[in-house]
Amino acid sequence: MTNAISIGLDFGSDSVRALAVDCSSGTELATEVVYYPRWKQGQYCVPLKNQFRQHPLDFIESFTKAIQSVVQQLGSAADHVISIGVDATGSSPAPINEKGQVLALLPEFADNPNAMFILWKDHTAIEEAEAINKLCEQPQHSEYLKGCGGVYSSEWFWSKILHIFKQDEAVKKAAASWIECSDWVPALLSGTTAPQDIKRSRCAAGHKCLWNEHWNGLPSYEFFKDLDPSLVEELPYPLFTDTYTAEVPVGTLTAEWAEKLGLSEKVVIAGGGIDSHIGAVGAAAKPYSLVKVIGTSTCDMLTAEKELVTDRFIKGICGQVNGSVVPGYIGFEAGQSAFGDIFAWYQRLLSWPLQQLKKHISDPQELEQAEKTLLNDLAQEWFTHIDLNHLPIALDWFNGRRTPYANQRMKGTITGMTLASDAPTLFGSLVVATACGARAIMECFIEQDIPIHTVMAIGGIAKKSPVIMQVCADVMNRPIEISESDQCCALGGAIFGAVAAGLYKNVTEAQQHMASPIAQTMTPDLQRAKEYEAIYTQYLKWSEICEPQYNR
Ligand SMILES: Nc1ncnc2c1ncn2[C@@H]1O[C@H](COP(=O)(O)OP(=O)(O)O)[C@@H](O)[C@H]1O
Ligand SMILES: O=C(CO)[C@@H](O)[C@@H](O)COP(=O)(O)O
Repeated sequence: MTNAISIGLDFGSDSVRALAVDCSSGTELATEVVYYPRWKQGQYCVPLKNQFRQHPLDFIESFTKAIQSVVQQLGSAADHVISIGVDATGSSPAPINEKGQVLALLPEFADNPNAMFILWKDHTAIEEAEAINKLCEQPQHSEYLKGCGGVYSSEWFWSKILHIFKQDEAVKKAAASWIECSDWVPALLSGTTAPQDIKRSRCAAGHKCLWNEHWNGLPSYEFFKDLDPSLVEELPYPLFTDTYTAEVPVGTLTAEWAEKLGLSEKVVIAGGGIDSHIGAVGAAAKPYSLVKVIGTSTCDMLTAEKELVTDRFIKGICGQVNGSVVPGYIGFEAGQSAFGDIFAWYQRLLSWPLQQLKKHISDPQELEQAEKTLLNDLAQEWFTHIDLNHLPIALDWFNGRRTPYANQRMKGTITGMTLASDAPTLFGSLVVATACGARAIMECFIEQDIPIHTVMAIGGIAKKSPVIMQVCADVMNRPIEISESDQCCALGGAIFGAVAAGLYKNVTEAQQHMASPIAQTMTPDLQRAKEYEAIYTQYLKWSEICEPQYNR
């Protein structure tokens, strides 16, 4: 007999992943990955300006293909699909009209990057984030930053809206509201996109939009008016009031989507959530497990009991919200703005001569293969001849700093190079820098009496690079548990779907049946851990020295 099936839909930075999961056993039955076509060609992005925009059609076309493929793989078992749970990157908001259409779906805005989703890593709104932080220095607005570690980021909702309002009068006039990608997809699938119908997720609203129970929702009317009057003149105030945890259903599949996807109209659509939060649930996170989602960037998720947190706000992290990861617990988020992106940068740098060579040879296949294995080859070469006494010290702020104490003006630094610093050594110094950044996050929690009992890792790099994971274990001096599933975020989406459909009474119960087991635990090497203590001290010293240089 076929068991109930839940589909998790995970919108990453480059691709969307659909995963069909058996709700009784957690067995992954079918999966598909589809890369966003316009994004892949670099459309609407200007990396030099840190502008990264994503067209809504990229998402619609890609998730349609991904689900259709999963449904096809399931065959007749597709009749047993009971739910879809969605997660996406965040804060990745877009402007919508009064029907809930993202403006870039209208002919007059079709090629306007300001009318699209502004991807989390778009840092065009640095000045606007600074304006928000400055405004919060005023006593009447001072509490609003408490829930986000004390600093509002240019990666987040209001910074981005304010930036577009300043840049683009037409978008400002046409936008009836703004929506996070993780809220928009469930709304689209369930036909609830009109601003008054949208069920905003606790997760995105709390971590990115300054929504908090402590001040009964969004900041005051005066806050937005003081920030920029157009925020209350052009948009309704408040933009929304209520928020919902992701196990609360937003509706069922519309007839149109049911037909297009080959699923029943009875399929329940769970509330959306941010990828890393939902991923922590997929990884079977328990209270005080630090779940590191390690990919392009890192998100570090932690849950704690309300009784332990009491009325404290933890400083220097990216956010703290009641119910954002697991309903009933305080969810914390921290992270690094670049992790895998730093290795991708180094790969591009070293591949430049290969690219030139490719133009002059008839069969570039071997070179392409060399490029593909470059990162693991560098890692292996460095680790085989590891020499921590002669390691250049690097800072991992290549895309700004998220945690501790967000500051997107920070930049990457490499110090202490000599004529002996070869390519594997420099790669090693970047790996150690990212591991030191990871340790700084852990220390930030512990120093403020939020204990960390276990460290877990999910995401692309957790599975793809044993060397990087070993270095993290050594530098953090903690065992790191690596989840078996390659798709913890989509799996978490499927778990929320199963609860939304009423199959389980809560997330914890659903996790017991469906969450990923641990594949492997990386144990710290005691000798190296000792040597890394000294390196971590140097990392902190260089952080102190460099910060004022970039802070202008
Ligand atoms: N073997 C590797 N060593 C180091 N970095 C890697 C390796 N494989 C992939 N990466 C980096 O990991 C990132 C992709 O992570 P992944 O979790 O798969 O995607 P996403 O972050 O989009 O969800 C890219 O930045 C890539 O450069
Ligand atoms: O910033 C957040 C969450 O706050 C993530 O959505 C963002 O880091 C997504 O990164 P990945 O592409 O999954 O590495």
